[in-house]
Amino acid sequence: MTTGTDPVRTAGGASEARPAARAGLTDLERRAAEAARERPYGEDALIVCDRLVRIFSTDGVEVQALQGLDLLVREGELTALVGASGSGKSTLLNILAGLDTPSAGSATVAGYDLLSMNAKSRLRYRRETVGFIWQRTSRNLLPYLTAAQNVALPMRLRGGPNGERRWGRGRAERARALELLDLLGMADARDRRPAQLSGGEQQRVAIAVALANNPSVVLADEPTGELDTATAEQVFAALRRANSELGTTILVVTHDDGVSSQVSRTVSIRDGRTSTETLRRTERGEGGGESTVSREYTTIDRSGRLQLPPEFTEPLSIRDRVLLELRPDHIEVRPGDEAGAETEDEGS
Ligand SMILES: Nc1ncnc2c1ncn2[C@@H]1O[C@H](COP(=O)(O)OP(=O)(O)OP(=O)(O)O)[C@@H](O)[C@H]1O
Repeated sequence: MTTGTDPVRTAGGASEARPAARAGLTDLERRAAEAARERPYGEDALIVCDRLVRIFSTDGVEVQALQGLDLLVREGELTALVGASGSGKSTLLNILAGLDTPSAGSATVAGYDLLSMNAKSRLRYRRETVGFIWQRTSRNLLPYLTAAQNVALPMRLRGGPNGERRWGRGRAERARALELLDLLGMADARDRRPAQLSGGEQQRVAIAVALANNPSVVLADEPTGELDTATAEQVFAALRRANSELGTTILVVTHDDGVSSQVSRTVSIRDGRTSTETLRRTERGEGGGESTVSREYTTIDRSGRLQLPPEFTEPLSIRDRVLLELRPDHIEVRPGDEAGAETEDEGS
């Protein structure tokens, strides 16, 4: 039995609250239920992943790369997705890129349902709605084209409203290519081929290529994986610039934990599910000075599941089960096998 003077509702549903406190809890529950009814999941988000599952079967062995992953990304956000090797980052990105389809769950990006797209809308989605930056610089740029020609190419391939080739637009395309290169600090490199650029410069040109058709979302898979720290920071600065100047929503996958100092939102994936989220924002102090505050949150999925980090569970020897207690403004999580719990119950 739980002791103490606060009103408590245990996870099993037994309520020991005094009438006034109980009314408060009932009111909280009613308001939460109303809020859940009123707002469909992810209605204001540009990327919505709802209980996404991806199972790979090779040689009779099944691997659950995504195990019911929920993720919302709102328009205009610059989000980093971090996680250990094998946590499912690339699997998720391939689904969002329209290169792979999930085994179950749902995924929508800018109104495109990624599970039910036909070949025609998939092509359109990949040409107009998403832009990509891959880890291997050679995958992003054609070696025989200059930087400006590489950026202009997606505009040429996009064609007219019905996919037809649009001739005579070369000048407008080149002007936009130069504008984008300028925005990313690469104007001087316009007439150079990839082999004449450093790895970091190639990735900045790749960002311009990804932005060429003014996509709603840019997806980047380890864009700084082959770069040293200083060069990686320049690439992140270019991504931030594209995000703030053009308002493009950007999702970057990386295994580098240090990325949370480069972006305002970092979501971490563990075992095919989102586990924690770090939000970083700039606050102005009373003296007018600015400071950066970052806070880590544990994510809670659509079914109410959350992952307790080992740094919290190990010192308390938490395993198998826990006791949950609902307080008016928080939930308590306590070891489920605490010594004496049964004796206390029996004596009450
Ligand atoms: N095509 C595939 N066939 C079989 N298993 C796969 C396939 N692709 C990924 N997996 C498995 O799914 C899990 C998640 O892989 P994924 O590549 O998404 O992880 P990741 O977080 O991107 O890792 P890394 O940082 O090493 O790229 C891994 O166990 C991987 O072995």
